[in-house]
Amino acid sequence: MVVALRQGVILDADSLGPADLDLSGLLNSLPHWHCFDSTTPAQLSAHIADAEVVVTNKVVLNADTLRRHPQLKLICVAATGTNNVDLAAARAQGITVCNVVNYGPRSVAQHALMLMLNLATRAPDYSRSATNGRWSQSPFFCLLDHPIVELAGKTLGIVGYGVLGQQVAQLGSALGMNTMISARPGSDTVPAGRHPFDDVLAQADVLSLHCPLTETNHQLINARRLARMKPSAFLINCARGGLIDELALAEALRQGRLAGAGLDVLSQEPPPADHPLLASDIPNLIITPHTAWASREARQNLIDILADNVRAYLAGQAINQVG
Ligand SMILES: NC(=O)c1ccc[n+]([C@@H]2O[C@H](COP(=O)([O-])OP(=O)(O)OC[C@H]3O[C@@H](n4cnc5c(N)ncnc54)[C@H](O)[C@@H]3O)[C@@H](O)[C@H]2O)c1
Ligand SMILES: O=C(O)[C@H](O)CO
Repeated sequence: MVVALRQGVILDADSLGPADLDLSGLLNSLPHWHCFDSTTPAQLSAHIADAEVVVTNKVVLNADTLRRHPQLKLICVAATGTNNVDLAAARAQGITVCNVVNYGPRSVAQHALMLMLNLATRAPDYSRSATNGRWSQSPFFCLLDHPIVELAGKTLGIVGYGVLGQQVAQLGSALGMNTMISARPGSDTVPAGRHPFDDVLAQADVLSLHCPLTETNHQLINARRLARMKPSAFLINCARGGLIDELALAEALRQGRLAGAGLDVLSQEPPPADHPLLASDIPNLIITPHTAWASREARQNLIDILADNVRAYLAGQAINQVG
């Protein structure tokens, strides 16, 4: 059944980097769009007051907000991760929620690989030494201040073997890494081709997280699990910051109980200046500001799939539904 909707809002358009994108497909999908650069919690009610369709990248839509806006019909999350929307509340209210899957696997996987390579080669430290005068003072031709390891032959543990986990595993294999795919943590059964989560923790030289953040896996990587990892291992997180107990990770890195971490995501974004992982005394920690998804190619794909999501819903055949 065709659905006639007129009013849509985009709540945080600036977070999509719209300047270099073609938004016409999305903007033509409904008669009226109101495009807000950003939306604070205080502005949210006013911004969605007349909307039937809401596009949100990271603006939080909780149960209380949804309850106060019974006119909402469709929420399009402009991302794969949907942890900013109360899916159960949306379902109870009959609001359809769609996300965007498979828009940037190359972008995210190259980012995860970049983090691994930077940790293995200590490129950030050596680059700093090249420009801060330390190399010029070296008594010989190179510097050997930091240990360099080869990824080839090492074990790459993957937690979350969906679109991104598979793409990262493929790049790891191209480097000669042996892939170990984790079964769901806490699961009693281990599907063929998977390994118990605890075994992956203990055997991985690089552990890369690619599962969604849900209530059950909040702080999946906690102090106890960090202690099970090899002290020589690297932890990569391009999924969601809430998967890691960040205080425990900071301490494990400081105490040399983990060799390094590469994080694209933190539990609070943007992080406060005193976030525990932004301290300057943590060794071999690389943090990027949630940019893994953000190649131009991936962002354009994302906009095009968002438009498909709106059009499919209006045609009465919703796609990419979650929850
Ligand atoms: N940093 C970034 O820029 C960026 C970009 C895209 C996606 N992400 C994050 O990456 C996540 C994964 O994206 P995707 O495209 O691969 O999604 P996906 O849905 O294709 O894959 C997720 C996989 O995780 C599995 N899974 C679910 N819960 C699990 C658990 N508790 N333990 C282990 N596996 C579990 C699912 O079965 C699925 O196979 C997203 O949810 C999002 O949070 C981050
Ligand atoms: O979930 C996603 O798609 C990324 O985190 C970018 O928002």
